[in-house]
Amino acid sequence: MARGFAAIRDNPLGFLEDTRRRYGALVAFPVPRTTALLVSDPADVRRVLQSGARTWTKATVQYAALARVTGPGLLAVADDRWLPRRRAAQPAFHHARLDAVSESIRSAAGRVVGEWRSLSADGAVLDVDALAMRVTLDVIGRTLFDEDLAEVTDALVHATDEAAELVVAQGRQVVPLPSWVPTPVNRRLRRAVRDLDRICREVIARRRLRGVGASHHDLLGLLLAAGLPDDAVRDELVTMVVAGHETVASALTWTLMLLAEQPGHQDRLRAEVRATGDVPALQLRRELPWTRAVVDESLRLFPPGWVVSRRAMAPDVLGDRAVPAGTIAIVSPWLLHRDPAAWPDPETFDPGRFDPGHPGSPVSGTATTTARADYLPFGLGPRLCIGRGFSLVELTVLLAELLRDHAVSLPQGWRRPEVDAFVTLRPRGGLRLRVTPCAPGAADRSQAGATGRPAAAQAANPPTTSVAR
Ligand code: HEM
Repeated sequence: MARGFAAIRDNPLGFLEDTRRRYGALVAFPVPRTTALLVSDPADVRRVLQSGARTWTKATVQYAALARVTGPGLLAVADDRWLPRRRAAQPAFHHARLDAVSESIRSAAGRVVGEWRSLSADGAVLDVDALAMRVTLDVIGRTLFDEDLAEVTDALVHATDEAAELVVAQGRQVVPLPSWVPTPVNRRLRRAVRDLDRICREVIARRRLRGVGASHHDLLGLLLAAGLPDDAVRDELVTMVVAGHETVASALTWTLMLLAEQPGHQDRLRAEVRATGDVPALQLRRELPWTRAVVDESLRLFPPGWVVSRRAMAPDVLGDRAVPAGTIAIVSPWLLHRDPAAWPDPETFDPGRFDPGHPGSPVSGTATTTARADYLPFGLGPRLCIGRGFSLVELTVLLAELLRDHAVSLPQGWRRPEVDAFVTLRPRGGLRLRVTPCAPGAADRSQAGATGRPAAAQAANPPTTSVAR
């Protein structure tokens, strides 16, 4: 058993893959006193996350640990406080707001591109993971708390990221000790949560002082205007940072790596972006279908939320197996997204799978990417990520802005970094790519895209039958 715990701690993705391969789509983990199932059959996944969502709740160790940082915020809450909180936060993520959000995203990307303008023609090798963390921090600060709070965003996000990592570190201890035991991790966690409380109290007090006026359409303003008490507003602010910062940064980092590994796909993206101006948020899939497909495919290979869990509050049936109340279900998007039964040649980065014209594409016909139980980067069912639309816009616009006039390529001696599965999926030791200026027109002239046709020709004739955002 101790060896089993060590394997989970040291290489959780490898452990999940090995378990799935050896024992099949519904496997019981040897956990004392609890039935814990690894659920990998799409029909069972749908039961747990969607049709049986009233039975399968978030009353799990994973979310209880998270709640030490976020309180009963939207992500961790496991009881009937969830629905009113979801309703209070929803307006901040409304489609109509996404255009304003795109502007903030363009400004954040513009700052990075501004720095890149001083690069020589050979470019430079940069840690794009650090860059992704920085640019997504900028975005979250601008969109959740408005610019007047920019200077506290840094402190808030730092304390939140630290607290979330400590929670995961604690969960990985072979013999977890209760939170009151003064281990170094518990002490650091308590300090990080105290910092969070203080920063949030200050932020909320400052905003109240200035008046919860109609001019503030950021999340903070909307939560205060919805009449939520300060404690609940604090929980949601921290939740949005936990859920919305590192996730997007992780996705951006891996996407840049995949595009550096596949220059043809990158050139096609650049040609598509250059053939359009600033695209309104709601038109992104139609106007930039390849760029959106790149995002979808990257989220398939590297889903930042690589595992989710639920607990059965009543007996249920999964497959042909009766499961007792109290059963824990572990669902791993990482596993589902790499299942060869659903995804032929699953390890290959092929955005064409998400081309709306591609047969069997998850975005063809009337299907959307939220309809499949074997593709769930944002979850499934009522607890689907509230930031899904926001993130897809953010990733698409960031890629478009960053790669319009710059290329990423593999530095000499390149080896893919190990994937650390922690809060999200992160490259161990960072991810260093060469960033090079790329004169407008160069890619269009010299490069062939993924299908072998010149990139500009592909961009000029994009697939047009898209339905999903
Ligand atoms: C690429 C980026 C993102 C990924 C991959 C992602 C992934 C997920 C997943 C898998 C869930 C479901 C968890 C479960 O069912 O147990 C979730 C829920 C959630 N996400 Fe995201 N997320 C992303 C970005 C964001 C952003 C930008 C925000 C907000 C600013 C956000 C806020 C939330 C919240 C509040 C929930 C809980 C929703 C509820 O239960 O009602 N996420 N996310």
